[in-house]
Amino acid sequence: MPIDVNAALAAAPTVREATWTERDVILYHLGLGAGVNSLDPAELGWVYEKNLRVLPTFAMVAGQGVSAGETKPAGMNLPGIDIDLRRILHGGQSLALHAPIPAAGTATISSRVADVWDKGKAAVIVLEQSAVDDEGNPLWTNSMQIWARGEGGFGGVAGPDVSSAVPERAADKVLVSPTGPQQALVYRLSGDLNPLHADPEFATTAGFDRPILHGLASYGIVCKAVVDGLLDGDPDRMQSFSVRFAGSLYPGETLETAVWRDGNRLTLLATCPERDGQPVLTHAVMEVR
Ligand SMILES: CCCCCCC[C@@H](O)CC(=O)SCCNC(=O)CCNC(=O)[C@H](O)C(C)(C)COP(=O)(O)OP(=O)(O)OC[C@H]1O[C@@H](n2cnc3c(N)ncnc32)[C@H](O)[C@@H]1OP(=O)(O)O
Repeated sequence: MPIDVNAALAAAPTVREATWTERDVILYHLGLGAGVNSLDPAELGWVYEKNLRVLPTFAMVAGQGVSAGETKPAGMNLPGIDIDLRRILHGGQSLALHAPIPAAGTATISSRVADVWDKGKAAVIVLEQSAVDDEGNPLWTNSMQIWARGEGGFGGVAGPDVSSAVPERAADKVLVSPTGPQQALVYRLSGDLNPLHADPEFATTAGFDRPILHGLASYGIVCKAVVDGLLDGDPDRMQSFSVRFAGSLYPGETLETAVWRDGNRLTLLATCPERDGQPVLTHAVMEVR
């Protein structure tokens, strides 16, 4: 059986040591499209060692980049889980920051399957991770929701019913983030070498017209747009960010993010204007300070 729910839930956490340098951070930001306006000093702060800032969403790739030695696609190598990469999509993501991420550093990251939801036509595997620094101080915690097509129907719970509602009033701000046709090819060097994002033949067999952008690239692009556009360029003002990946984005398309502000809570909706405003990120909430 591709998912043995009991084995997945009973397994001990897997632990890995993550090390990253300023180059990993810069490459990650370039993969999100940073630096296009390289004469703008604020933009340079994402892509140049001097006064380098670190987007909090870097947490999702810390220690995984090609410079860390990754040469093969990350598979679903989780205890009790054996699924072909063609059947999985990134379904949702949340991240909470407990301390600023340094431009170079190390962390110990523990991962475990916290839940498996049964959506009938699919299973959603909930993978929780937590990172601590060398003194054991918490750095971040995150939860990935992995959509596994054809793996549902095992009689499990459906998971929480989460509202995707956005306020009825007009958005307080709309942020526009164009992507380039090469975007996924750069982003993948930060560690997710899934061929779905590079190989046209693989993408076709997975049911897409062509390679799609990584969900975590859209996640980082929207995070950067909010930090640049609403948080004075200060990444440490983001406390948490959760989204559902509701639709795929093709490299070269635009992310248009509507933002509603309610105190320190931002509600976001990212859509693709080239495809009649089709949703890309829904259920999106960012807590800021
Ligand atoms: C360890 C390493 C792991 C690495 C993993 C990641 C590797 C990456 O390289 C992969 C990627 O980056 S893929 C790119 C990003 N993701 C995507 O493009 C997916 C976009 N989303 C979709 O296509 C659909 O929403 C889709 C297909 C997800 C769902 O659409 P539908 O089939 O139409 O389902 P729908 O009718 O909308 O919903 C059915 C029930 O499921 C619930 N649901 C939907 N999305 C969910 C999600 N993300 N999380 C939890 N629940 C979700 C719905 O609420 C509904 O539930 P219920 O029946 O209980 O009401």
